Amino acid sequence: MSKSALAITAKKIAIPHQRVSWRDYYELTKPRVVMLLLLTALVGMCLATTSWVDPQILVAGMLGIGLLSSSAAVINHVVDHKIDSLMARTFNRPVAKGKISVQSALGFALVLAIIGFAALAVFVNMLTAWLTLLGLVGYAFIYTMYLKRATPQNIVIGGLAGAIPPLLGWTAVTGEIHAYALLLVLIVFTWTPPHFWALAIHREKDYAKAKIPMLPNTHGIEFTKTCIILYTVLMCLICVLPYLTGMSGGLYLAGSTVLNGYFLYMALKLKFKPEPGTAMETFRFSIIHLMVLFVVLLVDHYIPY
Ligand code: HEM
Ligand SMILES: CC(C)=CCC/C(C)=C/CC/C(C)=C/COP(=O)(O)OP(=O)(O)O
Repeated sequence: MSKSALAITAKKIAIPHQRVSWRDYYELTKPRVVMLLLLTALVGMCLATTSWVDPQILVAGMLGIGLLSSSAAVINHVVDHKIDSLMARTFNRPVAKGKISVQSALGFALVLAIIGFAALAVFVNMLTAWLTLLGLVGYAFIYTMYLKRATPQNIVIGGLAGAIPPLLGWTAVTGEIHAYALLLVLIVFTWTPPHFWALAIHREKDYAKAKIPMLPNTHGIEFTKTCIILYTVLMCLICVLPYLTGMSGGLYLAGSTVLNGYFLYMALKLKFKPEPGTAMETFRFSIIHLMVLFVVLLVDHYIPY
């Protein structure tokens, strides 16, 4: 047997003996994604009321939304473990690597989902509990199991699940669906395609290898860049609506204009004057953009300009 074949065999045999730590389970929950989802939910909660959010709703709501989102992320790791093992970005994930078994991960997801749903049902309200569960089903099952493998519009449709947390925050506080909450959902919904497609351009070869029909692979990189510009313009227009409808004030308008201006600049640069790192830069900025945008919404709410 050649040296390299021996090394590969040794690596495979070694996998079941790898030590599993709580960090591996933590990684399965996509913690940084869930943190940003929770920020958008928090903003939904705060904007739903002119007074302070009831501490019980705040704690149980954040816990329930966080745990159900984490559970969805764990299920995504299980469903995708074969394709994850084929891609450079994801091959090291705990289930893909065989460090955590499918059964253990599913057990973990079930525990998170039960506690999360119970927290919302008992301490918040049933509307929020069901809507959050719908988010889990949308992401873990409809997007991951079906859309992701079926159509290059996967992340546009599936993006609804990731966009729902501001509505969940809102319904947690008021018990009802309000047009303002849907406006916040719409912002995240139109932000998602530029966020993801920028990364998909950078990782085009990964997705081709795993035979996942992401837009850059099915329709080409130039077309994807044009779509990024179109969705960024749409997001910029939608971002004016909170000001025009009176939900948010001048501070928000100023902050969102700066953030959106830079996002649009990045999208145009990616299309017309790209450098080797521009796609990843756009992806990284998208995360800062959404985070700061929602912080600005919050600041504007408490310090009306
Ligand atoms: C269908 C919708 C979405 C898709 C397909 C998507 C896709 C991705 C991918 C592939 C990554 C890279 C993860 C990695 O580096 O391993 C990522 C990172 C990230 N996404 Fe998204 N995303 C979506 C929606 C969202 C939403 C709604 C949020 C939050 C509101 C979000 C927040 C983040 C954050 C914070 C990261 C960085 C994670 C890290 O550094 O560990 N994403 N996204
Ligand atoms: C209750 C609720 C609101 C649930 C769902 C929210 C949730 C966890 C959304 C995350 C969106 C996301 C990171 C998609 C990437 O999946 P991917 O499989 O395309 O990316 P990957 O290759 O990095 O796994």
